[in-house]
Amino acid sequence: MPELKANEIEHLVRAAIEARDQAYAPHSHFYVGAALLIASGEIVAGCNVENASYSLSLCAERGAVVTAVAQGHRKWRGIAIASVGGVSPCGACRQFLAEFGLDLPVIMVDVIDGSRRVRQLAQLLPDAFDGSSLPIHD
Ligand SMILES: O=c1ccn([C@H]2C[C@H](O)[C@@H](CO)O2)c(=O)[nH]1
Ligand SMILES: [Zn+2]
Repeated sequence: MPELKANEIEHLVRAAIEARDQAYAPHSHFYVGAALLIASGEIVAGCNVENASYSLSLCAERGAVVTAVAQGHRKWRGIAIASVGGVSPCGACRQFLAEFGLDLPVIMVDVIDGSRRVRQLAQLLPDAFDGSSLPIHD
């Protein structure tokens, strides 16, 4: 797994916890923040944004990825996800993240006690579909 320094992890975890403060989750009341450590050292964050039409709700992880890409970033070295319980990313977010590389440290943070679990994205999404079988791909 690509190494993250202890201070980079702390920075990323703090950013995910802060991003969670912006979560818009009036339907589930489950608030999530996510933060990406961009290769350049910048941090780009996102939060979940729910909708009355429930299935349109967007997870924090995909929000962070969309924001990063819109800002011109396609390479990041880690993601932290902050929630009560330190939940794992959903399947849709695992696939969405996989588009940009499976060798990604995923840090799951429980905002209640500050505990963390770290997994590589490849562990969370074994045997991933990566688009290389598509007839036309980059
Ligand atoms: O890793 C996760 C898990 C859930 N959610 C959001 C989606 C929905 O708004 C709420 C409840 O599932 O939490 C995330 O943003 N990230
Ligand atoms: Zn998700």
